[in-house]
Amino acid sequence: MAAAQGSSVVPSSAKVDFLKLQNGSDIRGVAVGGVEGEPVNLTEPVTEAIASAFAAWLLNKKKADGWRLTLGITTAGHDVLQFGLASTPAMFNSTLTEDEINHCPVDGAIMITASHLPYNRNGLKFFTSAGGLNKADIKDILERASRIYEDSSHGSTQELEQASKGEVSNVDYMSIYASDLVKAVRKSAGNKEKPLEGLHIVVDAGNGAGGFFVDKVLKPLGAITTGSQFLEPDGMFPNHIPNPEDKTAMKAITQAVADNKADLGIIFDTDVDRSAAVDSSGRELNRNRLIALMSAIVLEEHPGTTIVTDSVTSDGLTTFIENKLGRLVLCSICLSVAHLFYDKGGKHHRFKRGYKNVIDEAIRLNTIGEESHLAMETSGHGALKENHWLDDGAYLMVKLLNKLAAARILNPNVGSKVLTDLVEGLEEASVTVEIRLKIDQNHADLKGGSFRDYGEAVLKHLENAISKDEYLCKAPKNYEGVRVSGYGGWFLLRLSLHDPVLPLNIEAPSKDDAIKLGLAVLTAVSEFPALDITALNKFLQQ
Ligand SMILES: O=P(O)(O)OC[C@H]1O[C@H](O)[C@H](O)[C@@H](O)[C@@H]1O
Repeated sequence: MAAAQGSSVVPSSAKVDFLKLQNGSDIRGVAVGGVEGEPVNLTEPVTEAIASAFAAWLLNKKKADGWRLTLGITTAGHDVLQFGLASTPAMFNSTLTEDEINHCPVDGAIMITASHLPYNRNGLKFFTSAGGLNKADIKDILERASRIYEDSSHGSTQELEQASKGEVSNVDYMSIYASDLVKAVRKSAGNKEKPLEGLHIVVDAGNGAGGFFVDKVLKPLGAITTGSQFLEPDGMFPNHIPNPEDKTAMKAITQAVADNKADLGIIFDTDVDRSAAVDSSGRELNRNRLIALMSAIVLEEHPGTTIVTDSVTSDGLTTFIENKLGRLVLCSICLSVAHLFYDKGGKHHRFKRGYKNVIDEAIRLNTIGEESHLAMETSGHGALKENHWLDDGAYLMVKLLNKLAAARILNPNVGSKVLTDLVEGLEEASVTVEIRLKIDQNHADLKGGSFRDYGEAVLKHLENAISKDEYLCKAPKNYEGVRVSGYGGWFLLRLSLHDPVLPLNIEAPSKDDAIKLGLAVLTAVSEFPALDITALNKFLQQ
């Protein structure tokens, strides 16, 4: 959230390697100095060049809060709507919203955010009505930005303001976006104005952009929100990292629910594309549990649909989706109540890590005739077909509020138990760990090759070792890394999406079983000296 401001540590004439700023399908860089070994590379002129490049890229496609970012676009001759503080999903939404008075839909949206990354880091995300950009688009924009940067005189803000050809208007887009969320909940409750009246919901925005949910969504729906915390944006994240996967963050919202005797807690990540909840008894509804809950809701609406998830989801989740979410139906031949039976639930398609991978896979399945309505990662990114496949943490929470609002029509005293009951029967492992094994890119054992090749070699070796182990069994269907079942649990070793790291996930019914799984990995990978196995050894010795 720290804006790329006052950060021209790199002289504007210096050569900038723009392609190094690419982080998959968005841009990440260092915007604030002061951290050892992390020189600023996302300066104001660099940001401005990227913004101009995005405008040029958009124009090329032509279907068509940083001030320097805006100038980058207006000097390229485009009009700019400044939304001020906004969430990532709202930015995408503005490319779809029909609102002539507020000049929407916009042709493209660009925002400054690096989600929950440390304060000195910042980034840029881009949207068109087709969704987030892909890797090739980002590369294209960065190459254009590099050329624009080299040709530009890097004028002062004042000079740029004078040269600017486009118009700038301020629009309170978050109010427009939030009013749609409010309408959705009211609709679920038979158009009742205040369907959450009397329900106490606390929000933890972690000093990110999610504070709007209190005043613009929950209060208009009648909810009591006292005890909500960390609603003021602060990129230094003074309270906790806004990340629903983070233990400290979940502890903070759980504590807030307990302290306020609230019915429900809601937590967002910094830019609100991820979320999680806590029920009134303090039970966390995040990771596999949140996917199970969303699957239960989506399968009620779309029986039999395919749920696409990332690769680190549990075996218990598969059983839950496929076997426990079936409906009680009549026999289609005799139509007799004497022949009631449960039909099969949904289909769990465990794909790769990475929210974009998961969403793109669900979209692909639909194009080849396999119906899918939910794509969700354990990180809390979740996207629904009905919401343009946008991963929107606020919309996920609205789906939970819809459920509560509908249940309260029948029983006005109903609380979050309605939600907890939906995940009843989800089997959960007692031990769940993620251990990240670093690859030393400068180690001689890489023999000048890439860390990816090295990681692949480790995985190949592990796969061979497993095939000789009678207690272990390779997952029949797997889309990344090596996933193995054994000792009542499973593990997955895979390459990180971005870093020179092999993350190892283990789930097991007991610590002993988890250790047996961990040892199987250790035995195979210790032949690779460039792989730092300290974290794994530490876990095994605990
Ligand atoms: O592969 P890893 O290093 O575990 O990172 C995986 C994560 O990368 C990014 O942060 C993506 O936005 C997430 O969707 C993904 O889960």
